[in-house]
Amino acid sequence: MSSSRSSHAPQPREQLAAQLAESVASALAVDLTNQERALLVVSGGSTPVPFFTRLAAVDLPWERVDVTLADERWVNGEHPDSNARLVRQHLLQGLAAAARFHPLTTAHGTPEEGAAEVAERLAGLSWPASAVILGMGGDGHTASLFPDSGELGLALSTDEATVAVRASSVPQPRITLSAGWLHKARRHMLHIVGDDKRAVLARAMGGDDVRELPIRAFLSCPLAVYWAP
Ligand SMILES: O=C1O[C@H](COP(=O)(O)O)[C@@H](O)[C@H](O)[C@H]1O
Repeated sequence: MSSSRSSHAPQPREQLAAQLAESVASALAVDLTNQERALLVVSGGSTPVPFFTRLAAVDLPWERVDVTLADERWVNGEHPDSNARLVRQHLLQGLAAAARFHPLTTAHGTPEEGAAEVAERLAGLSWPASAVILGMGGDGHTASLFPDSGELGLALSTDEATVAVRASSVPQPRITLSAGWLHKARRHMLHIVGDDKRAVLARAMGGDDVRELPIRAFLSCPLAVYWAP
């Protein structure tokens, strides 16, 4: 009896995605009562897919919503590693297809060449964002603020919107929103799953060296943590 009940129970990661989608949708709805357009900044990687699917199904005035990314791999928009591709496939669907998406890449060959054009694009959006949804890697990186990147110090300190990033831990060059611009939001949420990431977050909360675990740059935003096993 109890086993058949549990087989119908929502999976924790699905439940988490639904709760995050509900919070983000309500943030957008509230902000859209006070302003013409609202901005949502999302992360890529594997974790956000169920969140995107849930959010895409919410009835909102999506035509007044701008969506951009916290970071991107410098690859074309059809590449399997493209965060823009992920957003197009899973978030900009159904009702949410009416949202306006602002990718972080250009036709330039490198992020160093394209970063200024992307920064100009971002400057035209409605900051502060309604919400910035961060992810986190097992090394404590968030967006593309990597502990092993030579550009980490710049990304943590610059007033510019974007920084071109290279890190030996990842295959492609990247572009990231700087920490300063990621801070320009009314709400910050961290979406992570699994015991490994819980342990990394616990370690981050126990110290203050941002260069060791860059997620520390956002721990006092305040940051709402959405975690499931
Ligand atoms: O490289 C990245 O990784 C993090 C986390 O990714 P996940 O696959 O473990 O969910 C992500 O937040 C970041 O945006 C992405 O570019």
